[in-house]
Amino acid sequence: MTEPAYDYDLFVIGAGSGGVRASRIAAGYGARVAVAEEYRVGGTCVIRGCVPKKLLVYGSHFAEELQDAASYGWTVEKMTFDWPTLRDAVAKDVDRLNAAYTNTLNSNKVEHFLERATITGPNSVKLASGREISARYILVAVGAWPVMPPFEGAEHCITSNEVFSLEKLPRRVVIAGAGYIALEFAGIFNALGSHVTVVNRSETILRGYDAALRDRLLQITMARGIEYKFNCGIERVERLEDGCLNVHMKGQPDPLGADAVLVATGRRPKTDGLGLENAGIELGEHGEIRVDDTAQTSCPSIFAVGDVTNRVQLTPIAIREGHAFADRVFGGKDTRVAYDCIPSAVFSQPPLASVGLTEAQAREMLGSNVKVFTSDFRPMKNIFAHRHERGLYKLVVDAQTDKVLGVHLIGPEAPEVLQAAAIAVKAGLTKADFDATVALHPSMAEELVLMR
Ligand SMILES: Cc1cc2nc3c(=O)[nH]c(=O)nc-3n(C[C@H](O)[C@H](O)[C@H](O)COP(=O)(O)OP(=O)(O)OC[C@H]3O[C@@H](n4cnc5c(N)ncnc54)[C@H](O)[C@@H]3O)c2cc1C
Ligand SMILES: NC(=O)c1ccc[n+]([C@@H]2O[C@H](COP(=O)([O-])OP(=O)(O)OC[C@H]3O[C@@H](n4cnc5c(N)ncnc54)[C@H](O)[C@@H]3O)[C@@H](O)[C@H]2O)c1
Repeated sequence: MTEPAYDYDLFVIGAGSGGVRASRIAAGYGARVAVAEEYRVGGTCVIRGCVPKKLLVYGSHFAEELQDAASYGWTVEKMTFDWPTLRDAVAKDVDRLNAAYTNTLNSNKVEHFLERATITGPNSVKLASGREISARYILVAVGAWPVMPPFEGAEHCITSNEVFSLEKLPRRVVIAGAGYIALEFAGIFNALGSHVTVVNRSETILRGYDAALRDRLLQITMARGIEYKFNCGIERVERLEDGCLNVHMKGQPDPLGADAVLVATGRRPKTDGLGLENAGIELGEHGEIRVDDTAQTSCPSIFAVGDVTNRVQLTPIAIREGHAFADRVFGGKDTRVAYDCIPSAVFSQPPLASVGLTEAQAREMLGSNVKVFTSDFRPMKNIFAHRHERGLYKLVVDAQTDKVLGVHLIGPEAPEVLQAAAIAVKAGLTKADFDATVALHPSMAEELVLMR
């Protein structure tokens, strides 16, 4: 397979979700593979994304569990929370996973260089140490990076990169943005006892999710004490002598006092300074690498997967794209990634989860040929704990074919319930199939088969 002129069959830039999967699968097909990683093997998801975030969600969720425990007969005395304990335990688990991912590379005979790589030509890269390497194919899997809008005092703010290593739990947190990261961390900090203000430039939270779920999340989180400032942007952040921050917002006379300002206004493909011009690689308007449906860039020997292509910024998609690339280029299989019916979840508190078309999307496509079924219910565990929060489940159905086009859930454990429902939507099952399925009682998931 190897043309002797090249040092490797495949050189991967970025050992994150997409890069590690592609390296491992390509090596399994007998390719000689090397990967460069400028920070830590594992990438965003493992090091400063999905995994540490989910552990913080678990950690903060005890506040609710402990509060509700009294209704179930438990007496919890002197309930206190220690941020450094949780922070350091999460960091330790990240170290464990970092080692596990490094082992995966080693055991699959993927050579790795812990340094930055840049592209110098269609078949060559240069490492930060100055070493030049040639490869028959190059895979760019460098991910994305938080966007920091250019306001005065931005240097006093943090992004999701820094939020996991805060020295102290901030008493007051201002969060800019109202997307995934903003609402997940709003939930975490609120549950841990911080006062949270979400500042968003529009009135829309979680664009792309079903409107009924978004409204429910707003209602519940406001009742839990999260404040929202809509149609409002940060103009300037100043650090006061006592270390506190003043957040000045456009059109608001008084600044907000804060101990931390988390900016979560999207992530941009990490293509700056990567040397893409040396191989004639075309970029899109957001700095993303343009690829075709085989992940090939405008340079035939260079491919790109994951967040750097800015298609769907989710770990399972980066993994699938990396796997499909290796299957096609080294395994002789024409594997393609299907982008329909991608399930997703926001680990807010409560979480929401969704697959397929929202009601608005379905109505835009099918006009009046859409049926919507909802279950607006109070989970049994909430009733017992005198917690007034309600769950909301919604099925969007094609009225002509009876196919379930979308499932949208908010409530405890919604992501766990949604994954199984996503199989049904992907398989094209009908509302009649849902109705014909016997309920699993007592559960929240049974609502899915009881909506009439
Ligand atoms: C806070 C947060 C929470 C998230 N939660 C979820 C979630 O719950 N579920 C979900 O599905 N997704 C989640 N995501 C998104 C998910 O992490 C990404 O979609 C996924 O990691 C993308 O994988 P990737 O391989 O494209 O890039 P990454 O995993 O980002 O890997 C890219 C790697 O390339 C390295 N690199 C960059 N440039 C170079 C270079 N020039 N040389 C060498 N190395 C380089 C980087 O250091 C990085 O390790 C979250 C993201 C964030 C930020
Ligand atoms: N649970 C998950 O699967 C999960 C969790 C976290 C992140 N992610 C992925 O990471 C990506 C990045 O997350 P994110 O929350 O940073 O982005 P996002 O796209 O979800 O949200 C960005 C938010 O910032 C606002 N915004 C954008 N530019 C702004 C500006 N200049 N000023 C003020 N507000 C601005 C937007 O209106 C939006 O509310 C997500 O799109 C998602 O794909 C996934």
